[in-house]
Amino acid sequence: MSVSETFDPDAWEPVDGFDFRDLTYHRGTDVPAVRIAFDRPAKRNAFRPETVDELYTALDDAKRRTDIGCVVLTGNGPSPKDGGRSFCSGGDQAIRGDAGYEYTAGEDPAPDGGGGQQAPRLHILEVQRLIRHLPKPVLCVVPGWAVGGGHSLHVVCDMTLASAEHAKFLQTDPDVASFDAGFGSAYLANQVGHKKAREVFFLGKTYSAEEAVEMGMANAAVPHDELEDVALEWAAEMTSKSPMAMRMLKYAFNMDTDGLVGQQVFAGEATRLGYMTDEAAEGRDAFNEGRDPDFSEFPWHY
Ligand SMILES: CC(C)(COP(=O)(O)OP(=O)(O)OC[C@H]1O[C@@H](n2cnc3c(N)ncnc32)[C@H](O)[C@@H]1OP(=O)(O)O)[C@@H](O)C(=O)NCCC(=O)NCCSC(=O)CCC(=O)c1ccccc1C(=O)O
Repeated sequence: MSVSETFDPDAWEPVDGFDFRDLTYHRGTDVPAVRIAFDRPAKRNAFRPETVDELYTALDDAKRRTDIGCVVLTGNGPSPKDGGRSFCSGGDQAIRGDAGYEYTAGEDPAPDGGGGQQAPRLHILEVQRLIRHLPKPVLCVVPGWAVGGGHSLHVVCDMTLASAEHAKFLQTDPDVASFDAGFGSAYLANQVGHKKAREVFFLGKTYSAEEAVEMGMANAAVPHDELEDVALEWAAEMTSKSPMAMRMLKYAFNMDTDGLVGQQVFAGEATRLGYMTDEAAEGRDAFNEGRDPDFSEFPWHY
C-alpha cells in the first residue's frame, strides 16, 4: 500500500526499530533527511495522545542522528474514506476528556499497555518545544488541512511548504474552547503581524496556500504533484550547508522569541564551539594536571 499520494518510495526507506501506529517514519535514500508523517488520514490526521508520544519519539530520534540534517514533517493521505487531504487537524476531539486527551477511548483503542493507565494528556506543547530546540531545520509540508493544533505545529516549524491546490490553513481553537496561547498565537503574530494573527483566531477564516505565503506564514505554494519533490530539494539544499552554521542560525532566529531559554540554547552551542578550542583544552588540562592554566598565548580577540 502506498504511504501517501505525494510520497516517492524510491526517495525514502523506513527507519528500523520503530513500530508506530499513528505515524510513518522514513529516512532519505539520497538526502540526509527524515520524513515524519501523521498517518490518520481518515481523521484528517488529528492527533491523540499516542500520536503525540510517537511524534516526540520520532523527533527525538531525528535529533540524535548526527548524520541527519533536516526533518520533513507532513501528513499522509488522502483519506481512504472520502479523499480529503490533510497535514493535521489538531487534537482529536472524539477522545477529549474533561482534563485533556485520553488514551483509550475512540475508534481504535490503544493495545494492552498502550497507556490505559495513563492520565489524560495535553503534551503537544512538549513537541512544539522539541521542534524549536531541534538542532536542525524542520520543514513542514502541508498537503491539505492544517487546522487547530495542526496549524500551530506548522507555525512552529522552521519553514512551511504548501500544496497550491489543496493546502488550507484554519484556526478553530476558540470554536472548541481551546487556545494555544504560546507559539500557535504569539509566534504567529510575529510572522504575520498582530492584526492578521488576531483575524486568524478571532474570525476563523480558511486561507489558501497563496494567502498563507502572502501573509508570511508559509514559504511557498507548489503544485500538489511536486510537493514532496520540492521538499526533498529544499532538504538537500539545507543539508549541503555547514551543520554548525545551520544550528547556530536556527537558535539565533529563535533567541528573542524564546527569551532566556533561547539564550541558554544558543549559549550551549557557543560553549560547544568554545570547548573545541585550544584555549578550552588548556583550561581542562591544567586542572587535570594540577597546575595553573597558562592562557598567555591566547589573544584577546576583538
Ligand atoms: C479539519 C476540518 C476542517 C476538515 O473538514 P472536512 O474536510 O469537511 O472533513 P470532515 O468531514 O469534517 O472530517 C473528516 C473526518 O475527520 C474527523 N475529524 C477531523 N478533524 C478531527 C479532529 N480534530 N478530531 C477528531 N476527528 C476529526 C471528522 O470527525 C470526520 O470523521 P467521520 O468519522 O468521517 O465523520 C474539520 O474536520 C474540522 O474542523 N476538524 C476539527 C478541527 C479542530 O477543531 N481541531 C481541534 C482544535 S483544538 C486543538 O487542536 C488542540 C490543540 C492542543 O492540542 C493544545 C494547544 C495548546 C495547549 C494545549 C493543547 C492540548 O494539548 O490540547
